[in-house]
Amino acid sequence: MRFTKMHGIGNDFVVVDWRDDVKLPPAERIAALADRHTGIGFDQLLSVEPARDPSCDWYYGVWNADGSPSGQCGNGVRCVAAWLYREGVIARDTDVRLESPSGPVTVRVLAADRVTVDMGEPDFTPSHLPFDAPQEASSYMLDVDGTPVTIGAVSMGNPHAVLEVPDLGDPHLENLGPVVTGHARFADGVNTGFALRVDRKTIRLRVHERGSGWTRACGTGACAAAAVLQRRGLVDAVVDVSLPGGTLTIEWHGPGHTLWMTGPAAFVFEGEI
Ligand SMILES: N[C@@H](CCC[C@H](N)C(=O)O)C(=O)O
Repeated sequence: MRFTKMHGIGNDFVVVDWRDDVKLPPAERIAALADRHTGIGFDQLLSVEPARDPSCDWYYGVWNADGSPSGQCGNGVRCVAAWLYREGVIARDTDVRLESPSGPVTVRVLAADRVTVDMGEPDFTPSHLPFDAPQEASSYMLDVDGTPVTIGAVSMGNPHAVLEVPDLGDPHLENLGPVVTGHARFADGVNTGFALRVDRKTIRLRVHERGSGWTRACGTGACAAAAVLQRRGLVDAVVDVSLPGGTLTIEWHGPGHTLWMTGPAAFVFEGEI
């Protein structure tokens, strides 16, 4: 299998070209390839495939390091766009519709290493995550081993819980991340973001990802944190979200508008396994 190793602010990927033939390995094989000691090592496997939706140019698939599929990957879609640009099949400064497992997104390659993406409108409907809650709200109380924890919940094509915290270095977060990610009220699991609001234009964020654990960055996590805090009126429409691996700019003008994410995409090496 030939592959391209890429990353988006430290969230790392193996990108495979399945435009001619889809060769999906079983989940155990994906997990073996993701192993950082005995495989290639990656947070997500991304495939590039022919689009199923005729309104889109290409489809991309997303699998976590444990082999589980996901509906979306924010850092990944920028890498897929940069990969397609390097292949010469999409142009710069041009809107291109790509099909993710959760539906179409629009990408625009700004430079060989920088991409902006229309990620669609944040979806706060609990059943769409799915999240077990009687009605939509900007905050929910989650019982975590007898302790109430306040979360926001939103889908960016994949499910996110966002917790506002005063200290990203709090050692309790190491345990809280995996516990929220596997909480029974999220039937399919959830990506858990810990957000520290620095000011109206800046959020600092750490994400424990469903299926991949703590990552250096999560693009949809950055979108989710900005959307949840914006909905509570705490940040501006344009906000920089800083993760351990780097910074993304998120722009969302509220309900009825789609959300834009802008950031880098980097090539690391080509390989064959
Ligand atoms: N790292 C990604 C998200 C990947 C999928 C996620 N772990 C899930 O299971 O939904 C991003 O940049 O958005």
